[in-house]
Amino acid sequence: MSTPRPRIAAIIVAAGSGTRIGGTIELPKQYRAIGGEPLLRRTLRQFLTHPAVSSVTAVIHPNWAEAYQDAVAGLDGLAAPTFGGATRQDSVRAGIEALAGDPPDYVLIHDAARPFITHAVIDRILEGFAASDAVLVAVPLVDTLKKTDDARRIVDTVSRDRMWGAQTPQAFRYDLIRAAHARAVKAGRHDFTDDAAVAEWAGSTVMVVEGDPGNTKVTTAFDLDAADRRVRLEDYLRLADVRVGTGYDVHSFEPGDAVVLGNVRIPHVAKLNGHSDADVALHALTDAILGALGEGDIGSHFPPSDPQWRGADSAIFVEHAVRRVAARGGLLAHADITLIAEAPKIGPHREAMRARIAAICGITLDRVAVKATTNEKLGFVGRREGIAAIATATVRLPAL
Ligand SMILES: Nc1ccn([C@@H]2O[C@H](COP(=O)(O)OP(=O)(O)OP(=O)(O)O)[C@@H](O)[C@H]2O)c(=O)n1
Ligand SMILES: C[C@](O)(CO)[C@H](O)COP(=O)(O)O
Repeated sequence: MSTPRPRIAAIIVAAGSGTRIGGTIELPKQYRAIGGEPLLRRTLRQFLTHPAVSSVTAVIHPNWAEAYQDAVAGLDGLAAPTFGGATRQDSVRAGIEALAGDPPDYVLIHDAARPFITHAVIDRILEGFAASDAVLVAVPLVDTLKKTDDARRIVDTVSRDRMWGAQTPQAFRYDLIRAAHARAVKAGRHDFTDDAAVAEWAGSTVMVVEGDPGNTKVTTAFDLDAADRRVRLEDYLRLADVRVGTGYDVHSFEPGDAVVLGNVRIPHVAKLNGHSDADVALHALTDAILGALGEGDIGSHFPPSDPQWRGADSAIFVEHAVRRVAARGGLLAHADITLIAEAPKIGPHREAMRARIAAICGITLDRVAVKATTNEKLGFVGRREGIAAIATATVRLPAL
């Protein structure tokens, strides 16, 4: 019989208020965006996607419960959050106690403010359990260390030999760290800045495994800005396979009183004839996105013979194409649609269309263009027999 795999819980402490970031705290740093995504969400995802981690619990401040729900919307597998305390030490303890009803074998305690934690570092911690019940990641100090008096006069140069900068995760056998935190509180000790120190104080031997200089903590406004730029640059370099797709669609008029273009209903003297809502703009865009992916066209994904698409809101076609982009690990960078119509006038509805398309695609408004032209009374469009649309979509996919 094989031994069961140890149950490893992750506690992500996110109950701080981020005072060192400076300015007025409209939103604590863990809920601020880096690379367009809340910092905390990124941190949590690193643990949620690690195959050895069996549960992930965030410790939050009750004042920011709503921000937390927004930040984690759609993340699968998270345990219910628990409320933290006045200090990091109190928050960690709250997280540990929240697991007491169904105790894990080991616990990884991590700062929400360290969003660059990698699976490789988590793996090194887990390997460390073979040698010790208490493991922390740390990086060897590279700068010369100076100690000063209160007037900032150097009083000592401290050898950096065997000196380490402690990071998180800090990982322990669950019962060991639970008992150590409980003892610390009982002894009136509330001054520990990390959990290794709590375990050391309680008499445990804590082992260091090599951390990652990139596993930095976002503490100051400079750090937050640097983290944002780092994520954006990483995404930019990762998504270096840039594709441009085109799409074209046309629908004829039939008796009616409104057309749907760019997901906006526009009163008109006729409607567009089609199996779905006949939104030529969104159909052309769907084809442009699928074209960039090299994944067929709207008809191959949504056969017109299928009755379920009769009268359908064409937003679902675009959403499907955007999901295909996400499934390939990429993003939609830009969508540009030209409507070719003698009437109705598109100008008054352009901004509404851009807003709808941006929302449907999950991209910002500045990444969506809607343009229009008449066909100078030439051809079927010129004879007001229908409306045509041309779309271009730029898609970025992982290069490797
Ligand atoms: N009462 C507290 C204080 C801190 N933390 C968490 O502990 C981690 C490390 O703390 P730090 O970077 O110092 O965060 P803040 O306390 O929020 O920042 P500051 O010290 O600048 O106020 C952060 O993820 C923070 O949210 C916590 O859960 N509960
Ligand atoms: C735990 C820690 O990340 C180790 O470096 C750090 O001590 C937490 O930050 P704080 O500023 O001490 O709360």
